[in-house]
Amino acid sequence: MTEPAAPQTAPGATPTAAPVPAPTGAVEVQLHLLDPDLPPPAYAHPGDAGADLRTRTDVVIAPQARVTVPTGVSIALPEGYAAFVHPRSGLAARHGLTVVNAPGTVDAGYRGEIAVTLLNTDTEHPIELARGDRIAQLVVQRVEHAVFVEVDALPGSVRGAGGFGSSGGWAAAPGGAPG
Ligand SMILES: O=c1ccn([C@H]2C[C@H](O)[C@@H](COP(=O)(O)OP(=O)(O)OP(=O)(O)O)O2)c(=O)[nH]1
Repeated sequence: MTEPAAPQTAPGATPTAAPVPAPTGAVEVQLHLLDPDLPPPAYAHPGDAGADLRTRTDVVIAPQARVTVPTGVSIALPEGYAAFVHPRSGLAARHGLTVVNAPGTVDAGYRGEIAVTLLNTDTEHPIELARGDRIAQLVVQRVEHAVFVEVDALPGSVRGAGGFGSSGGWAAAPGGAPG
């Protein structure tokens, strides 16, 4: 039997700096901490778009497995806002850790615990996360609510129906657009 691959620890080291002050005009989001022993979501630097989310449980993610991880955080966003759960680039680049449904959408009306569905894209190494590690980031954004108006024909545009690599480059799929 071969030795199992050593787990990769993906530490989300707790920032030691003082909390980043909120800029003028920052939107207020009500926060309920389901685990008061964990720090609340926080921006690591002024100007950061995402506030870090932490896992409230220890978890080991096997190679190519996915796990839904609780964060201990629930929020009430104002109407007209949504929050998006994005991966952290360092964990993605170093360990292959990503968010399956990136970005996950947290609706303004959602009052449950925010969870993050993580995927270990590495084919060999498990990823070991400890309670309190920073696993993802939450981006709060204003969103429009659309009124969908059915029409018989859409107005023309330069792009037209071109997509899925239509402009060329190395990523152009040989099969072209689906459908
Ligand atoms: O990464 C995520 C994505 C979603 N959610 C929560 C908040 C969101 O408001 C709710 C529903 O998410 P979504 O609409 O993406 O899920 P669905 O599969 O369409 O379920 P539903 O039928 O409940 O809308 O789940 C999270 O906690 N984390």
